Amino acid sequence: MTLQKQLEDVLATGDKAFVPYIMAGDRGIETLKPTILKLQQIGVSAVEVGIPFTDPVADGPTIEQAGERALAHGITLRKVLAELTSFSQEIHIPLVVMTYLNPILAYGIEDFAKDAKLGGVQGLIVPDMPFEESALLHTALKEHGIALVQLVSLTSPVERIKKLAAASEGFIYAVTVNGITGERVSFATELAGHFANLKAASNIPVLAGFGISTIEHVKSFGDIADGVIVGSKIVTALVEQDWATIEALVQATKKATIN
Ligand SMILES: O=P(O)(O)OC[C@@H](O)[C@@H](O)c1c[nH]c2ccccc12
Repeated sequence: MTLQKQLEDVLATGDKAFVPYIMAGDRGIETLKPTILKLQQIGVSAVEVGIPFTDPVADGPTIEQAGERALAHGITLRKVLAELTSFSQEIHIPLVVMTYLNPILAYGIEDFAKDAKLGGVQGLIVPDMPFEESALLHTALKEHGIALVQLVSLTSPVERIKKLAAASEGFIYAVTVNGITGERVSFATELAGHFANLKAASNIPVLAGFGISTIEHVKSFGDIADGVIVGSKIVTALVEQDWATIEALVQATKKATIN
């Protein structure tokens, strides 16, 4: 089943989607399997699996430091895909890999797409790949049924928003702030109109991400989006093994208002 369809099935139950971001191999590659299995068990809709990178330009300190820890554990894209493949039979939720472009190019686009598929990967986010260049990856991804998710920023002009929304696969990643990843206290007040434009420009799910870190945040984005992506807050909670915080966010998101 495709990433889009699996998310739509979640939404069809009346729940909103909750997608945690994890840094693969933060605390070692052997923690990847138990982490994903436990997230699946507590009812997340998909998992965004981050690959550590030496120059993570879109990331704030929490994810940057998680990446440094993972790199110190020797984590590479190849190791992550091999590890995912070893337990892919046990995973029933979609996995979306988030990596910068360079590790994919070093791996080889064809080989990457093939191995990602073997690992159960259904979607890909590449924040430093210009939209105009996405054809570079698209052919190989398409062949292996992997959706290429587009990020839409708040500052994109309307015409560009329309173009990105129409081209995005799986879901639209609606970035909620200007700047880098990391927990925020509050958001701009005029976001509802932006999300309404995105919904109008496409018929795939629209997920909000960047800065989302509290119960109040997930509830308010549940009002205007199809779900949320939570990174930095989850990365910190996983380091502390604070599963209560993660479960509370998942539950609050699911119950968020349906438009
Ligand atoms: O950490 P935050 O603010 O909750 O944001 C989500 C985010 O971490 C995750 O989706 C992500 C991590 N690194 C990225 C780089 C670009 C886009 C998205 C990401």
